[in-house]
Amino acid sequence: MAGVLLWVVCPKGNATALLSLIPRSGKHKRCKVHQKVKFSTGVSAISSAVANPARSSEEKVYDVVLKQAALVKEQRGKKPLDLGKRTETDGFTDWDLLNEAYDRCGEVCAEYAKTFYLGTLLMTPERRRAVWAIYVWCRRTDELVDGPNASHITPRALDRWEKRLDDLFEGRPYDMLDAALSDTVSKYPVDIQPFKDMIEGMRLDLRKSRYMNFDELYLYCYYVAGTVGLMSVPVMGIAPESKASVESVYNAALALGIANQLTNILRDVGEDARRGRIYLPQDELARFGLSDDDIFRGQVTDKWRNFMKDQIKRARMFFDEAEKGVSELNAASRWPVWASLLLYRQILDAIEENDYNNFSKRAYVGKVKKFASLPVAYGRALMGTSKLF
Ligand SMILES: CC(C)=CCC/C(C)=C/CC/C(C)=C/CC/C(C)=C/[C@@H]1[C@@H](COP(=O)(O)OP(=O)(O)O)[C@]1(C)CC/C=C(\C)CC/C=C(\C)CCC=C(C)C
Ligand SMILES: [Mn+2]
Repeated sequence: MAGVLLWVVCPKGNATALLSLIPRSGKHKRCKVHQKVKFSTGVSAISSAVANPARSSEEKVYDVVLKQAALVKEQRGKKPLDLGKRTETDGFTDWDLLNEAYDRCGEVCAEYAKTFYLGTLLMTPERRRAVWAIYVWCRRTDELVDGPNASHITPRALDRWEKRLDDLFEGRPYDMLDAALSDTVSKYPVDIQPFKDMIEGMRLDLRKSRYMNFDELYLYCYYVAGTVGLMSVPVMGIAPESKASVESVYNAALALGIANQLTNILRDVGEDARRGRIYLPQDELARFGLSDDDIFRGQVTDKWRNFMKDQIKRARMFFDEAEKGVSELNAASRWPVWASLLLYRQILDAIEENDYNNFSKRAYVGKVKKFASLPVAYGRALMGTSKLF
């Protein structure tokens, strides 16, 4: 696949950097359905994880959900957001550059995620470009450990990327694409924690290639994909007529990220194994009489089929959990979410159709099925908010 090469110009014009965004050739993988545990604290998952390592990953992650939900509720009490209107004090050039920065984000998004990009076109222009800005930051973060320069990426480089993140949240973007996100986070109630946690997921990928149990894998999936759900909902918005609690919507968003990542992991078992990586719970493999060697050998046996059936069932439970939340989103934001949910979930069907050979056969959703899902997604998006959940 052709790569995208972008000149990234610093908004102040004093720095240029060449950003190479090349479609990932190798993959790195990034997650028991939320037990709907409710906790009273709103402290950061990370600090509490260190303070109390005995807590489960789901408990730690739920703290981040509560924190993000609290931020959204706080925002609801304020006057409506001024979404992207030009103010008297804006300099013309800055305004133009910002529009250009968002347009670039749209181009990157169109290049990397066509279906998703088309879906965003149904959103309001302000929300659309904000989702693009988030998408681009996630893509760039992923590229650090999954892209062409991945072998040069060190924990220090990730620390520098995190410093850039802090700066852009404080209104000091480093380049044009950062400037778009900086503008987005100044307008929507987006918390920095999920962004920092995604970087933490990339750190994990540098030092860890085995997951002892599902609790460890869940945390990884949260870091690299659940975070995306938490970042996106403040921008996509919850329907004003929704009766669901903000926390339940964020929980569903988190579930979709986890479901997507689990699916991604199950699709790419062989590819990951060739890179020495096994993103599967070691204790569950052992329970099915399997070991790392079986993965490296890549033989589809009955043991493997049974193991896979169990993993697929769990991923589907996360998709089911996510479904409950989609109808609670703003009407214009539902379609791309339904589309991505339906398309990604079909990868699980494709693994079954391949008789669980995910060692040497890539499960993919064919064009016909893909296009058939789009009107289905649209139909679901038209349905109103569901009952309370
Ligand atoms: C509408 C919609 C889907 C919005 C999300 C837009 C967005 C900001 C996407 C960023 C995705 C991204 C680049 C993440 C970086 C890490 C990564 C690559 C994760 C994997 C995605 C799949 O990508 P791919 O197949 O290309 O993977 P490889 O790089 O090839 O390995 C992930 C599997 C996770 C992506 C996670 C989501 C899209 C979460 C979606 C959840 C929501 C949008 C919340 C919806 C709300 C409710 C209430 C359900
Ligand atoms: Mn990747």
